[in-house]
Amino acid sequence: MVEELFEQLDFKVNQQYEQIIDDLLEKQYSIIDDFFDTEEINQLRRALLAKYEEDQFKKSAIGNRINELIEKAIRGDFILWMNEAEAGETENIFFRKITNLVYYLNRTCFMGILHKEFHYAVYPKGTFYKRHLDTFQNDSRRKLSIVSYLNDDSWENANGGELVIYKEDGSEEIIYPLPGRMVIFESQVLEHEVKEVKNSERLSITGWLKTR
Ligand SMILES: O=C(O)CCC(=O)C(=O)O
Ligand SMILES: [Fe+2]
Repeated sequence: MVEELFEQLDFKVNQQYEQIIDDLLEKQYSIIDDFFDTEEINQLRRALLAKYEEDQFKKSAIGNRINELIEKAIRGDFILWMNEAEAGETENIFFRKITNLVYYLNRTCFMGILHKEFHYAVYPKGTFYKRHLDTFQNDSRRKLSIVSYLNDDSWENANGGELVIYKEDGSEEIIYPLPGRMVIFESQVLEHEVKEVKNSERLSITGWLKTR
């Protein structure tokens, strides 16, 4: 019935997006395992690594002026903000998918997403990000957090770097950073943590969909 109505409105139901919406409503997060295919992940990973090797990444910082030692005890990743306006072909693979998702969320759920911001992230061996809420940082306009993992197929669970989502019922969801996997969750609600990377480098794109 709904599908027929959407067809009249020239709107295609997307099962993957519908799954995301159902999950968000039910548990405030969603894990999509094949959001990006292998070739897309390989391209995005190469783009990340090229910039990382050119030393474009900066040590992440929390808020503004907390001293460096404290910061290091909280998070150890290196990040590079992406500029959608200047995105090349590879980064556009990423932004096109996200833009489609935003369009769908706004159109079907009236989410009111107006802005997005994303950065590459590298967690070298030994680094982590302690339990936190993404909106505690500086931005109450953050509505949905999105993380996409760019590790290659040789990534093993023993490498660590799990994303742990602390659910409202007190239990935990442990998510391995597998290539192609995308995790989306309510920024203002769900505390989460990146466990220490035990081996290798953990690669990702993290960002936020924001209201005005
Ligand atoms: O990389 C992840 O799995 C989560 C990263 C994160 O929580 C953040 O950057 O705020
Ligand atoms: Fe976070």
